[in-house]
Amino acid sequence: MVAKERVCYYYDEEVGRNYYGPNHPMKPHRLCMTHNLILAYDLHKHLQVFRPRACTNTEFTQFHSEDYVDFLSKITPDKQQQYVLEMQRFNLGEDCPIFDHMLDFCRRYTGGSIDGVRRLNQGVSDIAINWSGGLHHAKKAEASGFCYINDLVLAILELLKQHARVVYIDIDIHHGDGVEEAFYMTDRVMTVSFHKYGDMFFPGTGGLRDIGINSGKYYSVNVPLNDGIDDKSFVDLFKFVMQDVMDSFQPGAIVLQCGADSLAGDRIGCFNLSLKGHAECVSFMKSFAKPILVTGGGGYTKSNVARCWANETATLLGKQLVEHIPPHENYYEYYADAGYKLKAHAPVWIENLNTPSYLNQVKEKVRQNLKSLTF
Ligand SMILES: CN1CC(C(=O)N[C@@H](CCCCCC(O)(O)c2ccon2)c2nc(-c3ccccc3F)c[nH]2)C1
Ligand SMILES: [Ca+2]
Ligand SMILES: [Zn+2]
Repeated sequence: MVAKERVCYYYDEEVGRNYYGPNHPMKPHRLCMTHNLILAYDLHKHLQVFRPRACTNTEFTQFHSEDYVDFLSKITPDKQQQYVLEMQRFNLGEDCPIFDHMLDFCRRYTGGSIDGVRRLNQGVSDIAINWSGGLHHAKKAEASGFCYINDLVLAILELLKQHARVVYIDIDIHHGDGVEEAFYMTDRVMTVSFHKYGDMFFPGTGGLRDIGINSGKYYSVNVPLNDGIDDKSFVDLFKFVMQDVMDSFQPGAIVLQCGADSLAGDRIGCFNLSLKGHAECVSFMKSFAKPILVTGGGGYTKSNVARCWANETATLLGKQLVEHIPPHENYYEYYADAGYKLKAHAPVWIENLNTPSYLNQVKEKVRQNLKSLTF
């Protein structure tokens, strides 16, 4: 009998009080909903649950610039008018607003990812889950795309103390530009992002020809996609690419960003994935039986985000959830939209603009690039 994986899980009771502001799509309350669904399905009994530590500025500056971290530490909503220049310099404002307790929010979501990989490095956990993390757009000295501190870069730097090679995988509908940029010139981290590309879709980077530079050439993999990709096309492509990546790069550890905005029915996404397809990617990466950090990311239809990440928590535990969501005190009514069912609700159907010939072209190009790997 193969021993069950030891799974640690980070959740901060106060995370839901963070509010990006009226009509901003990012709603940290989705994390409370995820946690309550995990409780409703009794999954916490199989997890080692931790409150994430508030990490320090010194930890932030292992990647971010001191100027940027200092500014994040002193800015508050009522002081914004006095710092118009810095707000622009650090790209703070509409997409990345300053809100109350923002820095504590950053300390906690980053602390969860760093402490998770520390447990993996110590060999006391096999799988670390931090749904509040995965903020992949944050740059060294700049906020971007709702992200302030890049917990993923900091977690990967921590894993590199223990492993020669780490693979980063990103199934958020947006390109994982912040993580790719941080490791674009090194052969010690392979970054793989699957994302919508074209039509000026944010952030606009991550083309098929963006493969890394200098020592990092061929160590960045980009899989640019069109609207409406469905489970069959995505999972088939994901397994093809990831099998090649794992065979040729042979990493010691994995970081998987599970942005849920690639699900059908997302408020700002345009793919057609179901819970099943999204979870199939998580299950596939689990099957390599390497130390793995799994994080959240985007996801803007709250009830579907909670369904997705509760379901993937079960997947990582090797468990299957029953279709009917167990009635529970908090937020149960949020799932009325699909008859209190686990199956996500997708109001509109988007045509799959990824033709078989396009997908084969992408597969061939990725395979060709990986053949050039030498390490
Ligand atoms: C000058 N600006 C650049 C332009 C832009 O289109 N930004 C993207 C940002 C999308 C960020 C996606 C974040 C993420 O899902 O990848 C994520 C979040 C955490 O981890 N990953 C965006 N902003 C919005 C938005 C912002 C405020 C209010 C309403 C909106 F729809 C939607 N999409 C506007
Ligand atoms: Ca992505
Ligand atoms: Zn996203």
